[in-house]
Amino acid sequence: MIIHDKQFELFISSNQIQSQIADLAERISADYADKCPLFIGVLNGSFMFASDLLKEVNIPAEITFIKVASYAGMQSTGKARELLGLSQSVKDRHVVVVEDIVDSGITMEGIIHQLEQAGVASVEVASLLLKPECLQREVDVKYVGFEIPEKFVVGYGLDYDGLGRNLKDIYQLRLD
Ligand SMILES: O=P(O)(O)OC[C@H]1O[C@H](OP(=O)(O)OP(=O)(O)O)[C@H](O)[C@@H]1O
Ligand code: HPA
Repeated sequence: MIIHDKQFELFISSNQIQSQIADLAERISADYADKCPLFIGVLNGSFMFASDLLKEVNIPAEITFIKVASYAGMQSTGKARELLGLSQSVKDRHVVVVEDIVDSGITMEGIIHQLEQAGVASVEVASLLLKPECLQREVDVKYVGFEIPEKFVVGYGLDYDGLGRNLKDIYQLRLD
């Protein structure tokens, strides 16, 4: 499949994604059974994962979304980014940050730092994808769907310059 100028190939199917999400939701539901967690999805990329994950979470829970400034093309800008749109209080809440991908970890480090400053009772991360080889920050991702290699991916919320978010499978950049 071609997106903009690049060739991508199927990497993780929709069925694999949904099965992994069911497992994550079961673990999270058990861990937070008596905590009424606040899930915070990070827009735009997490919209599909947050939606499918929360449908499988079977305990009382709240969901809200935040945005951080954007990441153009295929490279991280390397700067910690501002957290926008957190309208409700997170003080004393058990928060689960929901992300499509933790790559360098710079975005997540910034988000966790700002939530801790705001007085959360606890914060953990649920990320569908994690690129362990790319981590430049010490970020503990408790709930990981798939650990993947360094290659750029699109689909299921993830974009390449704005395109590909609506794909229900995940595709990997073809290097040839
Ligand atoms: O670990 P990092 O290297 O910081 O990269 C991860 C971040 O990059 C992507 O977001 P992006 O800024 O592209 O915005 P988007 O969610 O709107 O696509 C992704 O959704 C994460 O938020
Ligand atoms: N694909 C899309 N967006 C991203 C990626 C990726 O591999 N890493 C960080 N943001």
